[in-house]
Amino acid sequence: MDIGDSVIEVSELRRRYGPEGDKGFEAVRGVSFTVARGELFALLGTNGAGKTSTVELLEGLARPSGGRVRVLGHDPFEERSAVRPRVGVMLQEGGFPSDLTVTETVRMWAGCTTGARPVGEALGLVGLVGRGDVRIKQLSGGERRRLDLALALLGRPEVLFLDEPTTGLDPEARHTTWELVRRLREEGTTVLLTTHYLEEAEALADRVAIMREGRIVTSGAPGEVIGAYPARIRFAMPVGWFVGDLPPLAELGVVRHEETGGRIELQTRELQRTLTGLLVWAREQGIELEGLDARTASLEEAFLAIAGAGPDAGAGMSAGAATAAAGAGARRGE
Ligand SMILES: Nc1ncnc2c1ncn2[C@@H]1O[C@H](COP(=O)(O)OP(=O)(O)OP(=O)(O)O)[C@@H](O)[C@H]1O
Repeated sequence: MDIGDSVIEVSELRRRYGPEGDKGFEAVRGVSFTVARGELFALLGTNGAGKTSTVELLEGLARPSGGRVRVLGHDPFEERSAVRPRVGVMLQEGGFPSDLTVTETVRMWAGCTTGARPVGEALGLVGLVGRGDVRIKQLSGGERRRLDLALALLGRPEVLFLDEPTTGLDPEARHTTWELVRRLREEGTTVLLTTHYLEEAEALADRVAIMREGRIVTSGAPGEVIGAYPARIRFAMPVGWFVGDLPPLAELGVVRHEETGGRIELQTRELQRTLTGLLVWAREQGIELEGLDARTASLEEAFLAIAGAGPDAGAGMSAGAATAAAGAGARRGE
């Protein structure tokens, strides 16, 4: 695998719906990125940020209104026949005839796919063995999603586009899908993923790009994106002790602190130094810091900060909370 070999190249990409001017809407506003062979690249963003509009251009489903896209060296819209057989696509909404069974659907799809996997193998990949005789209309939402994925994998694609592949899956099915995506990536498949589950991007992606209002506002390895945001230490002081009793916070490397309902939160870019200083001080004083909890920022916190809200606004979840938070400006420019 030559990691320098770009499989997807996107440069100054634009997509406008409708006419120029106020009557139209530009959903993608000059997006650029590359994805190397064997890499897993995740496109993140709030609802309406332009992820699907971008991915559809990469899939060759529409012609860009500006900029350039290359997939496997070809223009996916103009040279569809060169690109399509080498690419697997899982759209947000798969549309199947609802009276067909699962096996009939896979067979029908296989008939249009060169070098298709056997039906049993495709169903085995996504855990649908034993559901072959079930009609599409009787499948659960999660099972349909898994069937979508099986169809995207049918032709053993070199490049896989996964648009929100685990939406509607229960936690177990989501983790099984992650394992499958990891395995495909290890086998050399290049994957472009959009997701609202930030832990999914953190678990799977080599690189992420966060979109907002049609632009990429931050990109990099998850660790790089997260690294731009401070770690946090939380604890409560014992009765009779106050935040003012702590050693000078700046000397501990604390960049921000808050006290809410007796719980103290320190933010730091040097977690080890701050934590060591704090613990040494507590031992010297002979006190215990109650409920002590120290951790680095998560991709979710970085995402929420980029979307314009405080990290706490999204504690526990990504998509819905992040959407609600997406009012103010991004902190980091492209
Ligand atoms: N066919 C269309 N005509 C006009 N506007 C559209 C059309 N399709 C999408 N849009 C608008 O383009 C913007 C980007 O939509 P897009 O579906 O690409 O966002 P997204 O990031 O994929 O969102 P989500 O996370 O909700 O799927 C939205 O404001 C949407 O309303």
